[in-house]
Amino acid sequence: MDLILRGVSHGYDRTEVLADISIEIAAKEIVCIIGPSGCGKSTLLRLIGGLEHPKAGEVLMRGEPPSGSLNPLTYVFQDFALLPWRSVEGNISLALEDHRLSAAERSAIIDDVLRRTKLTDFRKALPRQLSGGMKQRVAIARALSVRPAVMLMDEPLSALDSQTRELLMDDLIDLWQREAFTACYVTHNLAEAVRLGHRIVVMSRRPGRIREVVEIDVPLGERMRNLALMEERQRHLWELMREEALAADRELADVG
Ligand SMILES: Nc1ncnc2c1ncn2[C@@H]1O[C@H](COP(=O)(O)OP(=O)(O)OP(=O)(O)O)[C@@H](O)[C@H]1O
Repeated sequence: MDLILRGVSHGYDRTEVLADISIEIAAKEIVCIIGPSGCGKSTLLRLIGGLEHPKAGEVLMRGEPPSGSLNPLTYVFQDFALLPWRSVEGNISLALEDHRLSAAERSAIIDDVLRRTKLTDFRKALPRQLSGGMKQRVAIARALSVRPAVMLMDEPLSALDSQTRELLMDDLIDLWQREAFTACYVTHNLAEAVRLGHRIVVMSRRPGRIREVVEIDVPLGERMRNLALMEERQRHLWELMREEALAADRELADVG
């Protein structure tokens, strides 16, 4: 299933937040969204997920969701959003409880996502027993359990230290290579965008418009062997971002 945004604009009261966003996210593609603080990245994810409706334009889905999909759009948040009193298995099962599944079906889904996220041995653990990186793997397992057409990932690695972030990026690439998923991935981190994005949408400061879409035509698994090229792409992204970030910063300082 492809996701299509056509002329999406949005705002709150008199604040224009997003202006005329048009983009298509193809099945099995990871599209990263980068842009200065406050340019509307999280708002864009909420509009895609249907939590809010755009003031103008439309969000469309083309084609069928993956077979067995229980929920075409699902979120992964920065703060993991796990219930502390539920085990790893219990947190994953939460996403499945609203669906008509037999106990055997539910258990098979949980087995599968635990295996894919290398969490099988932690099935009974509580969130407080897990590291930040493992908590986020649980959140990713929970998102995968509904076989989403598109995962909406809002800075999923931002709360983690840099080593854990590196390891989780490897995990996400491994996960994608074994069974490709589709994601719209918001990040502030340009290194993350060039490691994980097939395409990177660079947004302007508020009202967020698409400034440029940068394609990275190196397979995800080969990027660490092409460090010079990745650095060059990252530099290009930074050049695009720098001016916008400086202007956004000045605007925030004026408000403060
Ligand atoms: N529910 C709301 N009501 C009013 N204003 C809002 C609401 N949600 C977001 N905004 C405003 O919309 C703008 C965009 O917010 P959003 O969180 O989407 O930006 P962002 O690019 O994700 O920011 P950041 O990078 O800092 O996380 C901000 O100015 C924010 O204050």
